Amino acid sequence: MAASALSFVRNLCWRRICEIRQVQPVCIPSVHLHMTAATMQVSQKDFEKAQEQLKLLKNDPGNETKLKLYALFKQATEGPCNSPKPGMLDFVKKAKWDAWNSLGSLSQDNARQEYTKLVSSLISAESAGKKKDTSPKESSHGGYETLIVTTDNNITKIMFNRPDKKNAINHKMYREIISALQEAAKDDSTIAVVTGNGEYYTSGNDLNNFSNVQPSEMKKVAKEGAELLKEFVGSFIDFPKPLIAVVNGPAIGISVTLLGLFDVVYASDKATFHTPFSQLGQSPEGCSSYLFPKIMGSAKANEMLLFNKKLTAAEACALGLVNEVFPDSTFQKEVWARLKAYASLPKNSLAVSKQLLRNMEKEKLHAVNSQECEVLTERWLSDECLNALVTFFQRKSKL
Ligand SMILES: CCC/C=C/C(=O)SCCNC(=O)CCNC(=O)[C@H](O)C(C)(C)COP(=O)([O-])OP(=O)([O-])OC[C@H]1O[C@@H](n2cnc3c(N)ncnc32)[C@H](O)[C@@H]1OP(=O)([O-])[O-]
Repeated sequence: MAASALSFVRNLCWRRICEIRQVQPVCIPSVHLHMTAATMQVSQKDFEKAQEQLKLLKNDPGNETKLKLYALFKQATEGPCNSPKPGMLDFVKKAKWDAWNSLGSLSQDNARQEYTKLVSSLISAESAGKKKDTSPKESSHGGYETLIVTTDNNITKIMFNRPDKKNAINHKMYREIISALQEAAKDDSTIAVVTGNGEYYTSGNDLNNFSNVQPSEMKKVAKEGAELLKEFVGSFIDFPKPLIAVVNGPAIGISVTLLGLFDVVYASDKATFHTPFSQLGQSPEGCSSYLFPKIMGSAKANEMLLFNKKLTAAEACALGLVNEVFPDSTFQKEVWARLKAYASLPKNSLAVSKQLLRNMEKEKLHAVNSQECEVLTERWLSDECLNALVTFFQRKSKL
């Protein structure tokens, strides 16, 4: 009941509380009851000054502190609580009454002293906080070569950062994305966002991942590549918080197929969505062989995954792969304002809801991922795939 009373109190307006000078809490420890005369030097003037200072506080000190202030104020001005106990369902009044009553026989002098001390500590904490605010709010996660990872406003942003290579995903980036997701799963953020630095979201798998491999090594490299891919896609399947893609530009290959594993996808109108698997002698991954037909229906999924159809952002949105498309000129501003609002929602509620939605399909998704990786291992050893790669490197062919 105390907890629910406090949650009702949470809705009390802080200004109003200040106006009526309702203040403070609960356990004034016994030390206050044994104050010496020397410590009881708070004059009526100091007490009144504290009341004025309290009105200048900018930040809401929280319900517990407000109840403490309320109780001490009442004790200081009226003495011990003698009013009748409010009914159980009058949560706000009852929480205030409980706080005041908990002060027992604390003297009015001591209550004034405690009230003044508490206000002074709140003022000091606020001005210390203001000084701290001058340092950058955004915290940057070091140690990444191919990503920029930051946390700000309860959002962990994972940004592909190889703009001169159109953010192509090399082996290092695959591993770093896995680590960044693991870190984001455990950090204080409420949501995680994946986006690209520069003009591209990402051009997908770095085709150099397959170059410079001796023929005798091909099998081993294909097997290791598939293991890495399986772990990579698995980390998206298992990610426990809401995961949002902010598709700032063209997206190719695996960066498109993975979108089915995001909770929300926002795109600039400059974004395109291209999965040129058959052109590359390869096959779909990222659970797209299962999720794309579910998202957009088989006919449309077939055009994309079999016949390399490139979608505009508007087309991807109409098919349900993208939630919303924004004009490129306002994309960042609009999307980040929205994400900031999402990230202020209750963190645990979002996480359990996300997990509830994902858990229905998790086993199936891992099975699909395994199967797709198995097929790809074979594809990477095929002549069709090798010829496509040779063509890319010979003429730096463009899609
Ligand atoms: C593992 C699971 C299976 C995954 C499947 C997939 O993702 S399938 C999808 C696989 N993805 C593809 O098939 C896409 C292949 N890439 C392309 O078709 C084109 O590069 C483009 C259309 C992305 C951009 O054309 P543009 O004329 O605007 O720019 P530009 O070409 O001058 O590029 C600038 C530099 O970036 C380089 N680079 C870019 N992307 C890649 C890459 N993926 N790889 C390697 N390098 C890449 C490019 O070589 C160049 O390097 P340079 O010469 O400066 O040393």
